[in-house]
Amino acid sequence: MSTISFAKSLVNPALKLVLNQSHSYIRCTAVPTVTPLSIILRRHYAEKQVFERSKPHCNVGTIGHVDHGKTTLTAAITKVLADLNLAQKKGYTDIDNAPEEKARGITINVAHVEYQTEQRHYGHTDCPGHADYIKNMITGTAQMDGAILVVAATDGVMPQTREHLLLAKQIGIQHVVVFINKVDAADEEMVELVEMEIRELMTEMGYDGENVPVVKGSALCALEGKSPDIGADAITKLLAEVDTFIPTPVRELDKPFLLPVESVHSIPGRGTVVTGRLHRGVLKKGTECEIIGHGKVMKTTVTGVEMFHKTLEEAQAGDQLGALVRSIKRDQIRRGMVMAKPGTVKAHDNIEAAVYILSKEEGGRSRPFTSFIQLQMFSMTWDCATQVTIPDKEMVMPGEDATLKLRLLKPMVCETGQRFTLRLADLTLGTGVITKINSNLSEEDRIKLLEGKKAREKAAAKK
Ligand SMILES: Nc1nc2c(ncn2[C@@H]2O[C@H](COP(=O)(O)OP(=O)(O)OP(=O)(O)O)[C@@H](O)[C@H]2O)c(=O)[nH]1
Ligand SMILES: [Mg+2]
Repeated sequence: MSTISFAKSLVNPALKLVLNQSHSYIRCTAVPTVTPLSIILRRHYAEKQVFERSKPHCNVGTIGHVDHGKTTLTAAITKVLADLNLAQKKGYTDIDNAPEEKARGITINVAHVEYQTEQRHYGHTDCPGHADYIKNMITGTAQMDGAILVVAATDGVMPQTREHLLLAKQIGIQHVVVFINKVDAADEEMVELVEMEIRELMTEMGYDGENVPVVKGSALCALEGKSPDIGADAITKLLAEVDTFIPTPVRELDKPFLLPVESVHSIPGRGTVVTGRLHRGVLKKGTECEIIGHGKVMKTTVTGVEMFHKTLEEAQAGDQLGALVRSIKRDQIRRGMVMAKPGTVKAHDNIEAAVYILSKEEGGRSRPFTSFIQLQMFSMTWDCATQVTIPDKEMVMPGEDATLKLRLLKPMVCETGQRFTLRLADLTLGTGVITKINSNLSEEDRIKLLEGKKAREKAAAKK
């Protein structure tokens, strides 16, 4: 094999097996020295190891008050794991100068760091500022299966510690591991007090505060390779807790199937075909299903699954497919309905959500809004007129986040953790995540809601 093709083979893994074993030394054209092949290969595999995907994957992130050491901890984790050849070391500034990302028109500064332990492969999110954390958690730019709450021993619980933890709980992050940082700068008594304070806060927020893992250490010492007992060893302890306490998420494929309906066709001689992208699970011919939404619930059976006009045995999450359904007419199904395993989803019209309202620069509107504004809510393939109330403040300003109560004019399929956008005419007002499902509106409430809508429409027509 020539030097050039060998060099290529290092870049292209498909070629690496073509390596001619008789070449125990390689002469590089760029650097006129002889490098032993074993060294080249060792370097090559050390680099490759980081990107291996054979281990289960889990997404985590650091959360916590400003300056408590989230970025230092992220850098320290990569350093400790890089020493074991399980990560590429990322410096503090590599992480803190994260490029901007756009999600639904919202700009978020977010660093995605990658590393692995012996057990798992991790994607790790760190944001440079409070606003970025809030936006990231609401829009799910990098969804977290679990979080590492960083609290500085020198400060204890601070306002953003509470705020991030509350939001984590609301959006369904069930597992949080605590890292008490900066123990190098606080005395033992202080560290103990802070631990008690955090356990209490966790309980107050609905977590199991008594049993939550709390690791104490110093991210800065770990990063600088000092005092291993509170430095590198504490990071290793933290990672062991993350490995065991945060469960590997259930793969989308293993969940009950759900297909948001995009369109419906009638094929002569075959019947009704529903198309859409399979959101989760697998779908096979013969599967029983429910079609829900726009005020209807229908039961049927899938009699065939097709992709690109070819029949297939089963479609998997992520596939764009067509599903033939038994004994249902085309006009009984509409875009926005959801086809799912019977009993797994329901339509709701009374929900609560954490919402981020876009600033004018992000494409939102320039004015705040108050309770009883009517917006159009978009989620999966449905959209529905929705009345908004703000339970804990007068108004919501552009660029702010808020808890909102949403009353849909028609029950549509909703689940906690489901993301959506709110629009007013052709403007995206905000984006959010469903945090709570309340019992459906009574008939009386629904009539009031519809009457309110009619009255507003009349007033608008008069104007
Ligand atoms: N003494 C001490 N200082 C630390 C430790 N960890 C971080 N710091 C310092 O605390 C300051 C803030 O650390 P960061 O990692 O930037 O904190 P952060 O939580 O990412 O801050 P924001 O992203 O601005 O919210 C820096 O000056 C760090 O050097 C530690 O273990 N001990
Ligand atoms: Mg930071």
